[in-house]
Amino acid sequence: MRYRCPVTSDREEHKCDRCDRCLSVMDLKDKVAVVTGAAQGLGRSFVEILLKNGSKVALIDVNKSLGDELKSTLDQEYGRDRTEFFTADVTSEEDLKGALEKIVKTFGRIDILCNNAGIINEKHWEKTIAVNLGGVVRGTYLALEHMKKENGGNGGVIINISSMAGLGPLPVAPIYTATKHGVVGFSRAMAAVSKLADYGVRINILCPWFVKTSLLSSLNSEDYIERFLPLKAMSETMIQKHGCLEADVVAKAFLVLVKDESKNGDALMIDPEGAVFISFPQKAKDLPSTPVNLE
Ligand SMILES: NC(=O)C1=CN([C@@H]2O[C@H](COP(=O)(O)OP(=O)(O)OC[C@H]3O[C@@H](n4cnc5c(N)ncnc54)[C@H](O)[C@@H]3O)[C@@H](O)[C@H]2O)C=CC1
Ligand SMILES: CC/C=C\CC(=O)/C=C/C=C\C=C\C=C\[C@@H](O)[C@@H](O)C/C=C\CCC(=O)O
Repeated sequence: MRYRCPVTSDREEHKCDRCDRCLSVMDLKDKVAVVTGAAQGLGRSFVEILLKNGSKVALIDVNKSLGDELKSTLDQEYGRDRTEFFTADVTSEEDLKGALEKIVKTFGRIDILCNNAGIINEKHWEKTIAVNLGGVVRGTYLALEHMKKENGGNGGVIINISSMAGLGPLPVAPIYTATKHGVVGFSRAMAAVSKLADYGVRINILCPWFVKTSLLSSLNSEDYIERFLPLKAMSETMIQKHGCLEADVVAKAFLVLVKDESKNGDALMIDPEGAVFISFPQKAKDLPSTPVNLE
């Protein structure tokens, strides 16, 4: 049954600020958000939906020219004071620490972080681990120092971008799959830490199906997929069969994870059929299982 507000009888999202739903929705107006890998693709869509909802957004990307170009486009639409672009590589502690410090100096605080930067490179697999998993760990640890209540921060929310390949294997990219499973495990554990230590920061995970961005072109190149290139037809069949998401649709799912204050340690999966929260059992022992006789 669809939700109906007991105060206003509204069926859609609204702002009575009196019903349970409004009281547990984060108001994004004047919040300060940080997005990594923000210059294009999904990162850009996350930046735009945050701006449309009233936040100020700090864009981080290793690609300076694309970042500068996006910053001037956004200046025209939203005004110069709503965004700032910082060049940084998420694999560099010095870069990312420096960028976050500059962001706090510029905007005064951090309320929202989206660890989005990611690559596919099965040939240089150490780099894939460093960006996709190392970058998420680094971003989370560094941002928590500014966000957690015990350090004088205001709390907030961190969204780590995984993939449906973080929930089940994508054979064309085993290392990519491993990093995305790592993002899910790390984020769930850190969400539990945050709750136990009362950081005031929610940590959630977004797991999209294939999305139309430049990342997808890596699938066609031996430079990136290397020994798994013969398996690329499998991914192409998956895309032909189910379709490919648009980035702005994924951004709507991202927004749910940002705003819903009841979500912490939750993973939202989105594919062409829609978005669903994944149910993980509380304990590993509650996973579906088959007994094995060791005698
Ligand atoms: N496109 C897809 O089908 C899906 C993508 N994802 C994930 O979404 C995230 C974004 O991917 P897309 O937008 O598709 O990719 P994209 O290639 O369009 O954009 C990625 C951005 O990240 C930046 N970046 C890469 N390495 C970086 C680094 N070391 N430091 C800072 N910035 C860096 C790039 O310069 C680029 O601007 C990734 O984590 C990806 O794994 C998840 C599921 C599906
Ligand atoms: C190489 C990566 C390209 C793009 C980035 C990305 O993260 C894309 C992920 C897209 C989908 C991943 C789906 C993974 C699903 C697993 O659960 C598989 O085990 C499912 C297996 C077969 C599905 C066959 C079908 O549905 O047709």
